[in-house]
Amino acid sequence: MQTLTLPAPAKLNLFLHITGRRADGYHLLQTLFVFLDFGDEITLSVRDDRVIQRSVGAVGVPEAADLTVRAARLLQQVAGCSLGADIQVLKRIPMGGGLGGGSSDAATVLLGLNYLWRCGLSTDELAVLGLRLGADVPVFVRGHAAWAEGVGEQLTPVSLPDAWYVVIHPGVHVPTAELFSDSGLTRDCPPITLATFHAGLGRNVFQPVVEKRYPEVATALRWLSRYSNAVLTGSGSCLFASIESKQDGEIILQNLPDQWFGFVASSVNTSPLQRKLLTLPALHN
Ligand SMILES: C[C@](O)(CO)[C@H](O)COP(=O)(O)OP(=O)(O)OC[C@H]1O[C@@H](n2ccc(N)nc2=O)[C@H](O)[C@@H]1O
Ligand SMILES: Nc1ncnc2c1ncn2[C@@H]1O[C@H](COP(=O)(O)OP(=O)(O)OP(=O)(O)O)[C@@H](O)[C@H]1O
Repeated sequence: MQTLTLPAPAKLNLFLHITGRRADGYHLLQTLFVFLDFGDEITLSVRDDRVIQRSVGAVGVPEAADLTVRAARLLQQVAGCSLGADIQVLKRIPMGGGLGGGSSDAATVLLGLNYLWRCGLSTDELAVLGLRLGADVPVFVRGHAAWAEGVGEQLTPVSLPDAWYVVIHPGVHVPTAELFSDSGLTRDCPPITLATFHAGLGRNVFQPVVEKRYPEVATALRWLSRYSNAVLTGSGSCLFASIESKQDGEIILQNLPDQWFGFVASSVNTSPLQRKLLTLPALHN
């Protein structure tokens, strides 16, 4: 099989605390990642001339900076692969929204090309490679809902009940690096456990900072809070709220102001990418 279309799901951070900082400036986090059954779609076609090119991609992201292209080049180099790839990215996940779109796209390319190119790298090796592309990439490589520590790479798989969420993008692009450098950010959260999270402890420390910097996010938070408890994912700008049913979410979206984008999705413990990979036949050299 020389062409493969694979999902690249979005993630939510159900809470996000910063517990400290590493010597290199990166922040130590505690967070809970779940995947959504909503995401981008990536089509990979093998080339026999070593060339890696993106024929369709995210608007405004230059080809060389695209995390899909960077992931493919990194794998090609590390695995010493003489094949190339044509990459098509169908974007659905809003960019700069805290839904991890770029990271998920990168993980899908790493796993997809590891399969198509028959590189034979293990999941552990791919997660290490992924971390070189971004702190959020390893969870998408491993593909299981997880309690995360470190910079997000120390992952303990968890199984949570599937839940419906309404997700709102308030039309604002929040640059992650800028938020991590905000002096108002709480960086000394006492460590918590999954049990204390379930007992109601846990918030997103970026939320007050993002609300202050981006009034549109604050307005959207107030709007969504009318229906259910609204929370920021990642470093924003997207907000989510847990709802009882898909239909409840669709009713909320009927009232969504025109300038915002929203969707309803279910959380899943196993990423749609993992589920798809498990159905593929083994390829032999
Ligand atoms: C906010 C989260 O989305 C939560 O899942 C992630 O921590 C961010 O992960 P990401 O987008 O993959 O972030 P990266 O591309 O690795 O880092 C972007 C920038 O954010 C800052 N950064 C990121 C992660 C982290 N634990 N500490 C940081 O200080 C660094 O300045 C870095 O240069
Ligand atoms: N394939 C890609 N898809 C989206 N963004 C990409 C991609 N490749 C590179 N980028 C760059 O990454 C930036 C962040 O995009 P992304 O959608 O991953 O943000 P995010 O969801 O806030 O990420 P996170 O939750 O990991 O902080 C974009 O503004 C864009 O410049």
